[in-house]
Amino acid sequence: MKVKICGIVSEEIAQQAIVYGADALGFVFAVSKRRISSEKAKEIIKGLPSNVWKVGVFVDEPIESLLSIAKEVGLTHVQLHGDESKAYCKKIASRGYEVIKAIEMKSENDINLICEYGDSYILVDSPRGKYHGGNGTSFDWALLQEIESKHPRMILAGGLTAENVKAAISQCAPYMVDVSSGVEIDGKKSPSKIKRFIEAAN
Ligand SMILES: O=C(O)c1ccccc1NCC(=O)[C@H](O)[C@H](O)COP(=O)(O)O
Repeated sequence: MKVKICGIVSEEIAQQAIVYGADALGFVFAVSKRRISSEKAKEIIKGLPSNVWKVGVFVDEPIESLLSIAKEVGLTHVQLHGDESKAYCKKIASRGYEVIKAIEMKSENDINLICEYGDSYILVDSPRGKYHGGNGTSFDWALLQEIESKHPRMILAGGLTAENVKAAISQCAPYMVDVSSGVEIDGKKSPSKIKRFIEAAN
């Protein structure tokens, strides 16, 4: 199973996550307790292998500003957690970045939204809390049981941990799983939790 570790703010943790087998690392440029500066993200990203996804996380960022950050720091993927339209996503994709559109799973109706953003990767996440993501809360995975055939590029997020990720994967067969809070201790990424999470996902 592919794994994305989100909310990276240190080079040491980024490198450890890669050693443990992470396929994608997320850098939050939106309002967040995990927000990273462009300078720091650039420094971390330049030391990463080329096959690892370098994902920038944004919330309703003006397009030109997002493109400028993406180019400056060397992102490969752009994850959108606001109310970005399909036209917005298309514009980002036309500039050479893979788009990951986050969808808040509140009810079965949100499944239709997942189908609408057919060209992008879809990150299904819990409803917004204090922040637009990274709140450590899960949702009813049963809502996703319909989706696999409709959206093969679904990334599952929201309150995942080493303890629940196996059950989550078996319920909805995602393309990738994403975690942030579940691999932290006192708000800081924990190498041993990252290792356990990746082992459990696999
Ligand atoms: O992580 C944040 O602080 C954040 C803030 C604003 C928008 C998105 C954010 N994170 C996006 C992610 O990809 C998280 O990994 C995802 O929401 C799951 O988080 P968690 O439930 O803490 O595992």
